[in-house]
Amino acid sequence: MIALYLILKVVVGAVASVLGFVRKELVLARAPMAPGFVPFIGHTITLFKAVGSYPCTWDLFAQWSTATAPKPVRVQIFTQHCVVIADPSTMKRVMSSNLKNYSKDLEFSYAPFLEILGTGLVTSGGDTWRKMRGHISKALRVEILDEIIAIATRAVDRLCVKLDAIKGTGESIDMENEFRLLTLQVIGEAILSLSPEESDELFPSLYLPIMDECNARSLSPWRTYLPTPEWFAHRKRVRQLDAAIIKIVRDRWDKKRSGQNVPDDILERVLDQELNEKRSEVERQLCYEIKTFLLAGHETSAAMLTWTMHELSNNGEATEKIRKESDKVFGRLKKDALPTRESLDTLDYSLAALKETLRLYSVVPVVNRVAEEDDDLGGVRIPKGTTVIMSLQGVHHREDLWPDPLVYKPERFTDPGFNENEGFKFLPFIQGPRNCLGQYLALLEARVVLCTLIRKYKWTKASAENGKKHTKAIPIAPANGMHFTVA
Ligand code: HEM
Repeated sequence: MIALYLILKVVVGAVASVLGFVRKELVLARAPMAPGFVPFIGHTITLFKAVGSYPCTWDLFAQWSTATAPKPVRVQIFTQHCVVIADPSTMKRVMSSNLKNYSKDLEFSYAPFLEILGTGLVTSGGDTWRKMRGHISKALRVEILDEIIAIATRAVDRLCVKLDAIKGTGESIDMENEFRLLTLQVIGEAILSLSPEESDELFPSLYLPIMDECNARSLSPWRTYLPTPEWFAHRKRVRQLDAAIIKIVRDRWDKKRSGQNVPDDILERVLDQELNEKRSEVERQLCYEIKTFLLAGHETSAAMLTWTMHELSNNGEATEKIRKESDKVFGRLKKDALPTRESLDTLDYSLAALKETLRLYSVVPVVNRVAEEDDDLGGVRIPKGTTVIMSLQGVHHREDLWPDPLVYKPERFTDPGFNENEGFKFLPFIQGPRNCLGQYLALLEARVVLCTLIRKYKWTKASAENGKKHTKAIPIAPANGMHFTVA
């Protein structure tokens, strides 16, 4: 009886899949098709070839979707129907005006990261997301941003000790790696009050290899199932990291409950709102949230800083403007005093330089969603179940929205007539209710770091490979590091 039930279930499931496939084919028939389509397997080969070459996958998505905008362009990966969009009007519909119709793409783009991110903010939906978004937004209110200035200053001062040691010697340093460590230390201290030594002990040995394996699994999904030595090592690291994070949350919970003094950090502010709930559930959820913050908050910020340093090393005029502007803020500080948030807000050109990096490099080049019901995007009917790939890079590189789109021009953002929040054309943090919760933190931290480094040192690129982009992972980082000498 059970066997019959199971067979029926498989047959019904298979028929439903075939009918769903045929329906998507029929509904999407009017959407323009991207080049390189092969019957049955769609664009799989074209996209597979693009991994590891130029133009890479994200470049193809940007080119294809810009060519058909405002209409979406149709792409098929194996049997998965996708459309790629690069138009502000369709972006607005997916990110904001019809947000409820678009859920996170957990089975495709986020799948290799789900064991780490679980029901954390980036990958959750519904009530869990609403509740935690409320709690975490509260925890990130302005006072914690003031703390970020102190935390980022300490982190960049430690980096300056390393730079002082090589200053004028001709020895080079890989700033991509340094920025990754720095942003991890900042986020580790901001969330959990970890010391730099604790961060360096926990993250480079556990967290970074875990993320490397997750990224490798996105391109080689079989790695998830094959019980290789790497598979066992990965599983062990995940367990160790979870245990370390849960211990931190548990200790903090116990201290708060027993009225002991606790540090004022993001964990503390979130826990304050959760103390009446069941401890085991809070521990589990916060473990996901902390790993989500580490992932969302460090590599993206590090990539932004890395590419900004690269562009500035080719642009003496922009570097000089940043130096002059930061002298006005940092040069007037008394010994050991910190800049205020208000004074950092006067660093318009430095902020523009960072934003222009986010536009030009689109460190998160695509963000995916799944249509829950049929919808119209740019005049094309999109059947439910379609993956909608939002090409942020496509929008950021559109000639009609950004003249000379491939030229680095921070001045775009300082033009008095320009409003980046208008018209869904500047989307590094996306827009709408699911926008990036850490954007102010990231830009504040980056201004402290960038201005300090530009004021203190003269940077010379030490490798012709500095500008070469990685084609395999998000966020977009250099392929072979970012090497400089300092004087
Ligand atoms: C330059 C730096 C950053 C960039 C470019 C960036 C970009 C993004 C993007 C594109 C998303 C949307 C992802 C999606 O919907 O699938 C996002 C979401 C998010 N980011 Fe960031 N991010 C940055 C820094 C940070 C930092 C520093 C933090 C934490 C301190 C952070 C925390 C988050 C969180 C929690 C979400 C999920 C929001 C939600 O779904 O409600 N990000 N970010």
